[in-house]
Amino acid sequence: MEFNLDNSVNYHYDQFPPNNINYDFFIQELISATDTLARFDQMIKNLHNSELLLAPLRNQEAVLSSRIEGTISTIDEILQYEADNEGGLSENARADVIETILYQRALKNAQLALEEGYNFSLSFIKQMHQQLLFSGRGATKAPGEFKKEQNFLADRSAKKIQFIPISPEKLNDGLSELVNYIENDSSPSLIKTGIAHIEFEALHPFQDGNGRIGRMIITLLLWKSGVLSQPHFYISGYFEEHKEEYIEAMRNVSKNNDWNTWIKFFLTAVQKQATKNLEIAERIKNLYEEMKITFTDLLSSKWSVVILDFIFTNPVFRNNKLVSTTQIPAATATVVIKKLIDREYLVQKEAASGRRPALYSFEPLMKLVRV
Ligand SMILES: Nc1ncnc2c1ncn2[C@@H]1O[C@H](COP(=O)(O)OP(=O)(O)OP(=O)(O)O)[C@@H](O)[C@H]1O
Repeated sequence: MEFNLDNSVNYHYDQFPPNNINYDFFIQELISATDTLARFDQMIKNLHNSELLLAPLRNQEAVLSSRIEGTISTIDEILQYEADNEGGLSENARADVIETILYQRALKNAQLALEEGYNFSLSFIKQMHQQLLFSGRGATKAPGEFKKEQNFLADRSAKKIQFIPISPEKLNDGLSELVNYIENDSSPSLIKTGIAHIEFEALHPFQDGNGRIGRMIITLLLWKSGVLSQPHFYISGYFEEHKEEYIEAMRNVSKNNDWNTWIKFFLTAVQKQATKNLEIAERIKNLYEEMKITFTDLLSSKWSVVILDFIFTNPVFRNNKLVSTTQIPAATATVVIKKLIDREYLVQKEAASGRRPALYSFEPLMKLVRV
């Protein structure tokens, strides 16, 4: 296929790290982003069972970050897949669902590894990439390996090349510069993280998966630099909603050496998305407190909080998993599910068929997390 190079932009050779940063241009955004992120982080810190909140946010991130690249799946599909596969991989699911599941798992594994003390390095990034492209469409695109051939960002339908990342011959030097910048530059961490994201994207070190890995790195860098006390914060919702502005701001870095507009856009994204993350986390927390009282009254069972925690962690589930995970008697599970369906807290998504148990969805939580 012939591609047109007329409007293409080249990697900004010899312009990294930038030397024209103008703090006056985005100081207000820097203050707001710093403040909002700190409030979000404080809230996560105060939770006794943070995975209850973090799992839905991580699933949203996987869906939205993959959606930026045209991979379409829903939270319902992702949770149903998890309900049916328990950490395994199924050949039968849609390719887009598998790709999103791999994103969610690669991100979770990276977060756990860093929390356990692994070093954030280029080989760590390669391992994340290996997991992201472990199976399905990505498996043929050199998982875990840096590019050996020149790659391009193109509008395939218009047959136009839009951006030509750094050449494979210069990639090692470019990555060393980036690592050196991350480790030694003294700019505020939020600014550094924004600059590191665009630089990673402009290098486009892998054949495929660069957008997704680059967005995972944002969270990990904010955590590594101490801005976040846990590696959990998700930005892709804003990028997805403002996709044209996101791409245009990146393009202008290489085209016009305009780092300041990119930084302003990035800081606005952090501030807006931290506000949203905070709102969702607060709504989930309030729902949990409300349901604790409701479940205790409605179920009149010593198991009510165990059941509640199971349902919050697995808002789409088959009833055999409720029994096996919580160890409640099967007869109790049947009564509980009937009561929750009668009150419309649970919706049956699939009836039992043959040896396959029924599938349920906990709608009050699903309504909060669907994107
Ligand atoms: N002009 C640009 N300069 C730098 N990065 C860009 C530019 N335009 C787009 N990007 C980044 O490249 C990503 C898309 O890259 P590409 O279409 O090659 O996908 P990929 O490498 O297959 O990775 P993924 O599928 O995860 O995005 C965008 O999400 C954005 O982060």
